[in-house]
Amino acid sequence: MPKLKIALTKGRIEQKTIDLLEEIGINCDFLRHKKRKLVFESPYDDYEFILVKAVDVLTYVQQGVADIGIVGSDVLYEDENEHYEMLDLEIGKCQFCVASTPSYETTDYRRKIIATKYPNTAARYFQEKGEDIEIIKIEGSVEIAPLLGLADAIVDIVETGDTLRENGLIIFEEMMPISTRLIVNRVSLKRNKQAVCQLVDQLEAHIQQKKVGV
Ligand SMILES: Nc1ncnc2c1ncn2[C@@H]1O[C@H](COP(=O)(O)OP(=O)(O)OP(=O)(O)O)[C@@H](O)[C@H]1O
Ligand SMILES: O=P(O)(O)OC[C@H]1O[C@H](OP(=O)(O)OP(=O)(O)O)[C@H](O)[C@@H]1O
Repeated sequence: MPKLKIALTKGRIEQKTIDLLEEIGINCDFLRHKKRKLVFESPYDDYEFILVKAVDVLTYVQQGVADIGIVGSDVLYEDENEHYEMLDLEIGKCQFCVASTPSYETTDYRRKIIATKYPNTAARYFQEKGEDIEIIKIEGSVEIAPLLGLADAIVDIVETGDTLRENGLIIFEEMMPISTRLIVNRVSLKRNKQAVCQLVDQLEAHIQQKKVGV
């Protein structure tokens, strides 16, 4: 049997994902003590892990190179392809918000300029509200945009709210919650149904237990 290949998102949710896997008994010490390595075959279980950027998790799973992907719902929502999401891991929680300087007028119906790293998400949100907006795609430090007059407001991720506060911005609209999800390649699911479902069931039971405080 080939090992189940799992694509993990590098960075912010990496440690939380590893913690969760270890909590259900998957020894990930080789992931904790990695240096610059990015592919890891577990010496303990039938798993192989790759560590990549969030958007690349989608690509690896879509192409069937990885069987399973662990990625934020923000990235899934922004992507235009379909994904087969099996579980909400309930880590990496944050939310999408519309934020700006306190002088921003939500009720001013002129065409607003929105700066964001998430143009599809922002476009869909304002379209559903029936608001015509212009989007400027920014790659990071989005909070600067309304401060310097590049945009009227931003659509961005808010977790603690520190970045907004430190830049004198406030939340105007809470758009949707974000959390880390487990996605699966449909062909892999058919081919490795038992192994995929066993992992998903274990995670689901554990998340449920944590919720009720067992
Ligand atoms: N405060 C936060 N800011 C951004 N993402 C967060 C935050 N809290 C949790 N997340 C989740 O963590 C995931 C990974 O975020 P991270 O910043 O590590 O990668 P990234 O967005 O690809 O940034 P970079 O391009 O800087 O690597 C996001 O897709 C999101 O689901
Ligand atoms: O509410 P907070 O806890 O302050 O977190 C939110 C901030 O974190 C993210 O940025 P990130 O650190 O990924 O950097 P970036 O601006 O380069 O994307 C996000 O884009 C916000 O700027």
